Amino acid sequence: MVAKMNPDLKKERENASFDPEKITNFLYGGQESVKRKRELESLALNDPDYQHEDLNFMSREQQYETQLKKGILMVTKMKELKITSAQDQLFYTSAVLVSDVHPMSVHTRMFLPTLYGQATEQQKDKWLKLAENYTIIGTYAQTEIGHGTFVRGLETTATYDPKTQEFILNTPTLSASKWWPGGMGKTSNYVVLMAQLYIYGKSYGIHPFMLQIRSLEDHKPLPGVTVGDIGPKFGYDVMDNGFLSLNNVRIPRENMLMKYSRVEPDGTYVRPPSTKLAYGTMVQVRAGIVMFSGMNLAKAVTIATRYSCVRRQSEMKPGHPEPQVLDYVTQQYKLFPYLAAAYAFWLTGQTMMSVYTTSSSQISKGDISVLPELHALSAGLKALSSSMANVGMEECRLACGGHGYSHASGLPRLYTNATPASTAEGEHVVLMLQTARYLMKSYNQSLQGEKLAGSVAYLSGVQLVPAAGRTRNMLDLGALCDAFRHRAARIVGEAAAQLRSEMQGGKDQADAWNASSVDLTKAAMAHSQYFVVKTFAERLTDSRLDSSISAVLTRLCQLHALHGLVTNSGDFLEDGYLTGSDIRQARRHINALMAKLRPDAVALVDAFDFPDGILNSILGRYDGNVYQHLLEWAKASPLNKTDVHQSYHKYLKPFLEANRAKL
Ligand SMILES: CCCCCCCC/C=C\CCCCCCC/C=C/C(=O)SCCNC(=O)CCNC(=O)[C@H](O)C(C)(C)COP(=O)(O)OP(=O)(O)OC[C@H]1O[C@@H](n2cnc3c(N)ncnc32)[C@H](O)[C@@H]1OP(=O)(O)O
Ligand SMILES: Cc1cc2nc3c(=O)[nH]c(=O)nc-3n(C[C@H](O)[C@H](O)[C@H](O)COP(=O)(O)OP(=O)(O)OC[C@H]3O[C@@H](n4cnc5c(N)ncnc54)[C@H](O)[C@@H]3O)c2cc1C
Repeated sequence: MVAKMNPDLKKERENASFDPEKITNFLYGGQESVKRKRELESLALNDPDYQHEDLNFMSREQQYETQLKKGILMVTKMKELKITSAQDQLFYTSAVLVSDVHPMSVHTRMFLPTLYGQATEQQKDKWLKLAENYTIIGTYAQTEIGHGTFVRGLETTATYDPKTQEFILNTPTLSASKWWPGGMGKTSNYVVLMAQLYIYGKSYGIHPFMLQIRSLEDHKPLPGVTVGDIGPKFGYDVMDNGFLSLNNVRIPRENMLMKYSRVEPDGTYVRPPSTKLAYGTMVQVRAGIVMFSGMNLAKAVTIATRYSCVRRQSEMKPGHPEPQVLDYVTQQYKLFPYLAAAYAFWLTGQTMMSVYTTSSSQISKGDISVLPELHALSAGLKALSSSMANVGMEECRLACGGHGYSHASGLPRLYTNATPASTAEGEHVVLMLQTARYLMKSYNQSLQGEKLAGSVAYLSGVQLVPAAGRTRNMLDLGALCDAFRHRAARIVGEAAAQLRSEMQGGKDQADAWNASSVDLTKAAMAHSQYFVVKTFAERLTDSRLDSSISAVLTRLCQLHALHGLVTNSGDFLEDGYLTGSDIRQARRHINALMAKLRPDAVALVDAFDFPDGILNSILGRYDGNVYQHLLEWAKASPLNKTDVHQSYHKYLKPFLEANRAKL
C-alpha cells in the first residue's frame, strides 16, 4: 500500500513556482544524466543484498563488519554490472553507502589515484591491475602520530641500500608511527607509504613507496610490521583508521613510485620537476571535497526543510492553529542561507573539479606552471566549503529541535561522517594559510606590474577607492560580485601591508608571517568567498536555464551573497565601500528574499533529488510521515527487544529491593 503524503508537504509541492525536475537536470548535467542516476540508485536501493539493520543500533565491530561486507559486494557488483565511469560509480556507491564510507574507501579515493598519478608506466603494469582488481587492497599512509600537517617533518625513513638495491623502511621514533590511514587498521594489505628518502646519508624529502604490510595468504602482519586500529572516534565508526610502525622492512628499489623523481640502481637521485608533485593525491581529494561538502549540506537542508514543513509548533496568533515551523521567519533565517550555500558549493564544486581535470591534464603533459594556482584554489575552497558545511549541518540539526538529536533524523551520522573533511586532507586554517601564501605572492607580483591570471586576476590593477555615497542596488548580482571582489582585494592588500610592516619593525619573515596570520587567513577566506559568489553568479548566465528556474536560482544566489555580506558587514564597511544604509538595505532584501523563497523551499530541496534511501532520515522523508516512522524506528532499537531488560534482574531489581527493605 502506498502511504499517503503528509498534507502539508503535498500543499508545499503544489504551490511551488517551478518544476523541481528542471533544477535537478541543471544540477546533474542534463536529463540523461538524471535518468542514469535514478536507474543506478534504484538498482542499489532495491537490492536485497545491501539490506541490513540500522548501523546506529550496532557496535563498532559490527558496523565495521557490515560495511566491509557491503563494500566487497558493491565493488563485485559494479564489476559484474559494468558500472565503470566515475560518474556512474559515484551515483551507485552513494546509494549503497548512504552517508557512510566502507573500509576500502581510501583504496578507491587515494591508493588507486596515487598509483595513477605517481607510478611510471612500468609500475602501473605491475600494480594497477592488482589494485583495480582488489587483489591487493591499499591505503594512503602519510600522517604520523607526531605530525600530520607538517609533511616535510615526517619522520618515517626510506634509506636506500645500493648493495641490495632496496629501501630500508623505519619509523625510528614513537612519534614516527603512522596514525590515521583509513582501512589500515584491519583491512589493507598494502600501503602507499610517504617517507623521507635517504641516499648515502643525505635526505631528499618526502616520497611515495609501495609497501606490503600483511600477508596475502593469511593477512598476518609481515615481519617488521606492527599494525592495528586506532580505536573509536567522533564518527567514521565503520572505518578502521590504523597505526603502523616499521622496523627495518626492506622493499625493492622498484617500489618507490618514480613517475616524477627516481633513484637509479647506483643511488643517483633524479629530481622531479617540482617536489610538490608528490602531493598530487591530496590536491585531487581536496578538489573533490568542495562538491562533497555541498552535497552533505544539501542533504542536511533537505531533511530540516521538509521536517520544518511537517512540524507544527506554538501559536503565531492567539487561538489560531499551530503553524508549520518553517513559517517562523527565524526558522527561515536558520535554513535558507544554508540552502543557498548548498547550491553555491554544489555549483562551485563542479567548477573546481573541471579546473582540476584541466590542470592535471596539463601537469601530466609536463606543464607544471598551473600547480600553484590549482593548489591555492583547491586548498581555500576545500577549507571554506567544509567549514561552512559543518556549521550549516549543525544549524540544520538545531533547527529540528529535539528530534534532530536522534539518530532517526540522520543528522548526527551525516555530521560526524562529513566533519572530518575539515581536518583530513589538510586542516582548514593550515590550508587557508597556503592560499594566503599564494595571494601574497600574487599581490606582490601585481604591485610590480605583472598581469595576473586565473582566480587572482582581480588583484591586478585593483582600484581600492571607496565608493561611498554611490547608490547601489544591493540585489544586483554584478554589484554584489563587485563588493566581494573589493573586500577580497582590500583584505589581501592589508594583510600584505601588515606582513611588510611586521618585517619593517624588525621581525624576520617567519615571525612576521605568524604575527599576521589571523589577517592572512581572513584574506584567504575573503578570496575564496569571492570565488564562490562569482562562480554561482556566472553559472546562472547559462543560456539553457529556463526563466522559471533562473528566477528562483537568482534569488538563492542573491541570498547567498547578501547573507555573506551581512554576516561580514564590518569588512565591507571598514573602508567605506558600503555604507550603513547599504547594509540596512541588504538586511531588508534578505527578509524579502526569504519571503519569496518560502513557497519554493520544499521544491528547492526536492530538486537535489535525494531518494529516501540515500537521505536515511525519518525527519526528511519525502512523504513527510514522520511520527509514525519515528515510533516504529524506536521500537526496533535493541533496548526494546524485550519489555524487561536483563539489567533489571542484574542491577535494578536488587537496588530497588534493597531500598524498599530500608524503609
Ligand atoms: C575524484 C576525487 C573525488 C574525491 C571525492 C572526495 C570525497 C571526499 C570524501 C571524503 C571526505 C571526508 C574526509 C575523509 C578523508 C579520508 C582520507 C583522508 C586522508 C588524509 O588525510 S591524507 C593526509 C593529508 N595530509 C595533509 O593534507 C597534510 C597537510 N599539509 C600539507 O599539505 C603541506 O605540508 C602544507 C600544505 C602544510 C605545506 O607545508 P609547508 O609550508 O611546509 O610547505 P612545503 O612543503 O615546504 O612547500 C612550500 C611550497 O610548496 C607549495 N605547496 C605545498 N603543498 C602543495 C601542493 N599540494 N601542491 C602544490 N604546491 C604546494 C607551498 O604553497 C609553497 O609554495 P611557495 O614556496 O610559496 O611557492
Ligand atoms: C577521519 C580522518 C581520516 C584520516 N585519514 C587519513 C588517511 O587516510 N591517511 C593519512 O595519512 N592521514 C589521514 N588523516 C590525518 C589527517 O590528514 C590529519 O589529521 C590532518 O592533516 C591534520 O593534521 P594534524 O592532525 O597533524 O593536525 P595538527 O597540525 O596537529 O593541528 C592542530 C592545530 O594546530 C594548528 N596548526 C598546525 N600547523 C599550523 C601552522 N603551520 N600554522 C597555523 N596553525 C597550525 C591547526 O590549525 C590546528 O588547529 C585522517 C584524519 C581524520 C580525522
